[in-house]
Amino acid sequence: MEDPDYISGVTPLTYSARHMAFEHCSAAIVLLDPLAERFEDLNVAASHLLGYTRQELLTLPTAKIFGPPSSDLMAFIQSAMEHGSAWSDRFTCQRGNGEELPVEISATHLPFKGRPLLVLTLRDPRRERIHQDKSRTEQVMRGGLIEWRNILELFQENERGNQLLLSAVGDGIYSIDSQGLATFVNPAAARMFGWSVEEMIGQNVHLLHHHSHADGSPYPVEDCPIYQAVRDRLLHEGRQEVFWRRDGTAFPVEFTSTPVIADDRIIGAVVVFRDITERRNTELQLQKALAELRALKERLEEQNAYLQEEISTEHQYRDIVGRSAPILKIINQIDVVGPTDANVLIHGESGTGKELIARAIHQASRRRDHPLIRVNCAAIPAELFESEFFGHLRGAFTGAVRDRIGRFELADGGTLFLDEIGEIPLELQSKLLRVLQEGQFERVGEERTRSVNVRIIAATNRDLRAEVAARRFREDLFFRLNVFPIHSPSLRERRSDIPLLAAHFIEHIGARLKLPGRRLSKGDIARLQGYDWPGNIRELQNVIERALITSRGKELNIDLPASGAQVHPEPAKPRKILTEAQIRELERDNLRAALEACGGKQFGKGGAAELLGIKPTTLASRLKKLGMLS
Ligand SMILES: Nc1ncnc2c1ncn2[C@@H]1O[C@H](COP(=O)(O)OP(=O)(O)OP(=O)(O)O)[C@@H](O)[C@H]1O
Repeated sequence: MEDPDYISGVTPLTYSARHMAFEHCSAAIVLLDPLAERFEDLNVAASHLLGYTRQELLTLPTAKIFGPPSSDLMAFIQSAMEHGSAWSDRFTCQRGNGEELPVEISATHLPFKGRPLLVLTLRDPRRERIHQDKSRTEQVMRGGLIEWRNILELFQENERGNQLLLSAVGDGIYSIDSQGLATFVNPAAARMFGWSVEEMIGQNVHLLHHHSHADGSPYPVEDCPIYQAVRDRLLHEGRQEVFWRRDGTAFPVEFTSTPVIADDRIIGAVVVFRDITERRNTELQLQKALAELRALKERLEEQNAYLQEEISTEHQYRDIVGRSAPILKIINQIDVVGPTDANVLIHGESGTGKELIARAIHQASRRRDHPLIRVNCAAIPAELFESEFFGHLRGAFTGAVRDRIGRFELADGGTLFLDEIGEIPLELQSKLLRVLQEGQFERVGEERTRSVNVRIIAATNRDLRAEVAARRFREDLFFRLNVFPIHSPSLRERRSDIPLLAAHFIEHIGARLKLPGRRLSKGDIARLQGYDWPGNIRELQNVIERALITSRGKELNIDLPASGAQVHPEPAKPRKILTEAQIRELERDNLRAALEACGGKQFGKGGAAELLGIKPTTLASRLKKLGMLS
C-alpha cells in the first residue's frame, strides 16, 4: 500500500480516494503476511474491532490476535492461498482489552510483488446481529409508521364518519372553544335555531340563542351552565330552559354541556340539546288528562256519596200507582216529554208525587244511565246556595275547607231535579238562568268557567206565576223552566186511586216491617176515600204505616185526623202534650248538643248531621228554620 503504482492506470487522486475508501470503510480489513505472521496494513475499523491502535497492531505478531497458530488457522490460510479466498466463523480474536471476540473472517489471496499476502475482512457477528436487529427494528418501525398512518387515515375517515353522523342526528350539537365561540354546529342545531351553520360558527352562541330565560328576563352569560362547563370542567345539564330562534320565538330544551379537555387543558365544550316541545305537550296533555281524571274521580265519589245517602233515605218503591184520569194523563206526559231534553216544571201540592214524576221522566230519558241529582231548594241556606249549585274552591269562604263540586257538576250528563224551585233567592236566579242558557258557570272562588250538560226538572208547590207577578221570581227563568208544565194532582182530585194506593203501601210497607197479609175493611177504604188528604199521598203513606204498626190482627186500624180515631189505642198513662214552641225549643237544644259534641262541625265525617242521622242539607234547613245560623 506504500507504493502508489501497485495498480496500473490509477491517478494520484483516485489513489488517494481509494486509500481513503480503504481507510474509512466500515468493514474491518487487515492485510496479513502469513509467512511473517504480521499485519502488513489495516484500516480504522479493524483497529476499532481489535481494540489496538494501528501502530500497535503493525508491530504485534498475529498470534497475539489469533492465538498460537492452530491447525484450523493454518488450514484456513492454506485454503485461501490455494483457492483465492476462504471464509470461516470459527475463529476468535483476542482484543486489546483482553476480551475474546468471535469473528467471521473472509480471506482473499493477494499476491503482491512475489509475496503471498492475504486481505482479511473481519466481522464481529454480535455487532452484525445488533445491526440486523436495529435494521429490523427500523423496518418494524417504518412498517409501524405505515400502520400508524393507516390508523390515522382510518381515524380521519372515522372523523369524517363522525362528522356525517353528527350532521345526520336529530339532536342539536355544537361545540364552543374556551372563549365560548362556536367551532362546530351540526345542521340539526342550525335548523332548530333558524340560522345557517356558517352564520353561527365563530359566534358567541349564548348571545345568539340562550340570551333570555323563558319569561323573557335576561340570562347573563356568566350564569349560563353551558359556558360554566368551560370554566369548572364539569358536565352541566339544563332541563327547564328555552333556546331562542332567530325569529324571536322560543322552544323548550333539554341540554348537556360537556367540557372538552386535552393535555389537561379545557379547550372548549360540546353541547347536545333536544327540542322537547312535543314531550312537553304530551306531558301537559297527560297532566290535563290526569286532572280531568281526578275531577271525574272526585265527581264519582261525590255522586256515590250522594247516591248512598239517597238510597238510605229515598223511595223503595218508585212506580207510579193509579188508574185515574189525572194519573193516566201524567203517565202520558212522561212518555211524551221523557225522551226529549226539554226542561220540565212540575206543579202540585206537597206530597202529591212530584219527585216520583221527575224520576220517571229521568228514567224515560236518554240520560237514564247518568245520575238524577235532587236539590231541595227549601233546605239550602241563602248564603250556601251558590256553593251548593256550583261548588267552591277551598278557602273561598269560611268553612270551605276543601274543594267541593256542586250539584250541577254532579248531574253533568244527567238530570238535576230542583225541588221547591220557588225558594231560590233572586240573586241566584240570574246565575241559574245563565247555566240554563249557556250551560256555563264558575265555582265559588274560581275564575275558570266550566261547562255542563244538564237537564232541569223543577218542582214547586207555589204558584210561580204569582211569584213572577210579585217580582219574587224572574220571569225569564220561569219561561225557561216552564217549557213543559206538568200538574201533579192532589189526592182529593183522584180519590179513585186511593184503594190502589192504600193496597200498594200495605204491601210494600208491610213487607218492610215484616207484617205481611194485612188488609183494610171496606169501611176503612170508604173512610180513606172520604178524607181530604191535605198531606196528599205522603200523608196516606204515613197513615198506612202507622196503622200497620199499631194494629194487632190482620185487620188494620185506620187513624184519620178527621175521623177522630185513636192513634194510640192503649195509652198507659196520660201523655205530655208539648206546644209548638216547646217542640222547637226541644229541637234547638238537641241541635245545640249535637253541634257541641262535634266541636261545631256541621257536615262530613264526625259532623253534627252524621250524629243526628240527617242529611247535611236537612241540618242546614233546620238551623235556618230555628234561627240558629250564626
Ligand atoms: N202515584 C204514586 N204511586 C205511589 N207512590 C206515590 C205516588 N205519588 C207519590 N207517591 C209516594 O208519596 C211520597 C211523596 O211523594 P213525592 O215526594 O214524590 O211528593 P212531592 O210532591 O215531591 O212532595 P214535596 O213537594 O213535599 O217534595 C213518596 O214516598 C212517593 O213515593
